[in-house]
Amino acid sequence: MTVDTTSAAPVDGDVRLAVGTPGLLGDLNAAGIVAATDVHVARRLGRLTHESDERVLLAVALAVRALRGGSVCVRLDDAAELAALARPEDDGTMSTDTPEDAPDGIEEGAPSPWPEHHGWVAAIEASPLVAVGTDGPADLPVRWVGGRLYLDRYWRDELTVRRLVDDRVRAEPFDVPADRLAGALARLFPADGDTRQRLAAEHAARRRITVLTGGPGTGKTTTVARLLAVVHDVADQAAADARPLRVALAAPTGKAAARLQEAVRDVVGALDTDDRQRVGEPVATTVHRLLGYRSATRFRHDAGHHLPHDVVVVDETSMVPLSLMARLLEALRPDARLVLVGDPDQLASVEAGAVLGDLVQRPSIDGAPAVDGVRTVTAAEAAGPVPLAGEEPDRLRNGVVGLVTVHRQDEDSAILPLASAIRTGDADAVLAVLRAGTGGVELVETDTERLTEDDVRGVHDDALEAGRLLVAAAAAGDPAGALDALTRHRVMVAHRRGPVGVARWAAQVEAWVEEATGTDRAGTDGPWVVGRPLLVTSNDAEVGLYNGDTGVVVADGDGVVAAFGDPRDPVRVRTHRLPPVETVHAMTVHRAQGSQFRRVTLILPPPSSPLLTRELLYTAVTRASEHVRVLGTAEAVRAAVARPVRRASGLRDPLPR
Ligand SMILES: Nc1ncnc2c1ncn2[C@@H]1O[C@H](COP(=O)(O)OP(=O)(O)OP(=O)(O)O)[C@@H](O)[C@H]1O
Repeated sequence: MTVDTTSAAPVDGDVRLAVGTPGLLGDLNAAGIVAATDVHVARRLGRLTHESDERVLLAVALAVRALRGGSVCVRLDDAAELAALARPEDDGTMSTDTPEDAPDGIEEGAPSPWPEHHGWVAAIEASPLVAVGTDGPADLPVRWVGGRLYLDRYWRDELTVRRLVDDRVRAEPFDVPADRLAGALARLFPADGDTRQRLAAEHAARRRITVLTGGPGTGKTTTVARLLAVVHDVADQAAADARPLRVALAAPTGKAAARLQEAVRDVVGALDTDDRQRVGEPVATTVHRLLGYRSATRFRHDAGHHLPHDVVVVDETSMVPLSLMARLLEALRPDARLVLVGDPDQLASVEAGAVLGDLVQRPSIDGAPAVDGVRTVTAAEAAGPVPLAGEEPDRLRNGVVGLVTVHRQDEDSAILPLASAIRTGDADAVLAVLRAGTGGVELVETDTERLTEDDVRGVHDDALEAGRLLVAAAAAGDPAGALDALTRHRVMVAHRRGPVGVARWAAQVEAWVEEATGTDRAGTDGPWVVGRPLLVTSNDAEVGLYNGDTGVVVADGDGVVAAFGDPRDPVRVRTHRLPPVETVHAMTVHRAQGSQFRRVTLILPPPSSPLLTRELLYTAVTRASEHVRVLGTAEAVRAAVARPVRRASGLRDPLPR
């Protein structure tokens, strides 16, 4: 085995070293390929089950490592995945400034560090640590199915999601009055509108799961609001006790829930009186709050205590990890309608899983009723301006409807063309749109990651303008104005730490704003300086604030109060009641998911950063409603576009027999 242990690899005394670990695991730990924690978990499980085969323990350590990268399992039958695993992991620190310093654990062309494949698989299959196949014993810590190795908890969550989604797909369609449905669809989705939007509404009215996907501006929220009117119309009529439908709207973060509620209410407010009254004023909440959060793994609503709702709509589903999706599906009444909405091209959840992307990619599920079992679009409509094509009919059987027509009326904006070029992986087109510098898109092209004063002038000016407005509104005791100012400009980065990380950029923007406004957090004003932008970093159900919520400290009489939520209806919280918060002058793109800002500056890391992916660039760019500035090298832009995220999971494939 040839392993380069010189670069990102741990050195003696480093906590990343599993001290005293000999052999294969020790070598790969020293090379930075598996972390000390991975080795410790593998060894502990080995001791519990009397397994000492290094090859099995290595596979377990890789399954633990895979979770950190967002994979649900590790695929040992996939050469590309094994090649990727042979590189040392980046933990988000990105301690290197230049691509030349970037880690590469295995020398180019060196032999594989992995055990011989057949022997490796045989050792795993014979191991007392491993349950083999879908029928293997239920009480072992690790599961081997179809070339994939899972920690048991993730295997069970994946199986739960698969089973409950399949049950919903296969269930008999609801028996809704056909005339009523046709009337509602014609009224809310007129014939010259969008075929797929109508299809999604019809599907949601008749089936127990609908997966509604699309990029920005394709009308997902509009469709949700209007499909609620359709479902209310047909289901209230069909209900024997004529009880109004109970509808829940939810999103993974408080911010996304607030946006969903606002957008749905705007669309509903413009409907006819009858439809408006049927839908009422829906309230959106976080998925955690909907389920009744008790601890990371326990919720008030579960398989034994279902949610009361007839319809549950989840927005920004790309951010929902596998485990939360499993808990949500368990908590739903089997006869409820579930509508999952999102953009599978965005970054997936921080925790393991890429459920939305997996559901979209799954082949047709056995036993799913044929699409023409549902009264879908007429043949003429299907052949209309944008006919259903390719894999769409098959996906529709699984409940997936993808919106493709961009309806947002902003022809001068280059943001959506840029997003579309990123999504299709066309790096030349991405650079051409960025370099054209028109339509609210700008590239500050640098030669290296070391930025000059000229390079940062634009971000400095934007940050200052937003900061001044923020501080002025906060000082005037105007929570609405301050929350609105918070959405004017945001610096986004890929990494949490290091020279291109959040901490450094947050401090930089804070220093600019303090200098310009005379505020001083480090000085006499204490932590609750007026105008300080806040990011909540843990859930607090009692106060009603959740991880990812953003707010601002505003003047309130002689004291201060923290304001959160919708600028039109701010929530005020006394500072002593706040859960842990950070100052949020800059954030990771992951954190920014589910939010929109008028202006966005994305600071790119070096091209070698493993966090620099197509989804990261796409997500950052689509957070901007008016202007996006990308700051970095052309090479980094190309690297991002060329690197779609691969997250291992079994959900995309049929269950092996
Ligand atoms: N069928 C349609 N015909 C005409 N305009 C439409 C249609 N559907 C949506 N729109 C308009 O397109 C714009 C974008 O719609 P909407 O906000 O619902 O999209 P979205 O997919 O939810 O976007 P985002 O994810 O960026 O929030 C809105 O102005 C909406 O009124």
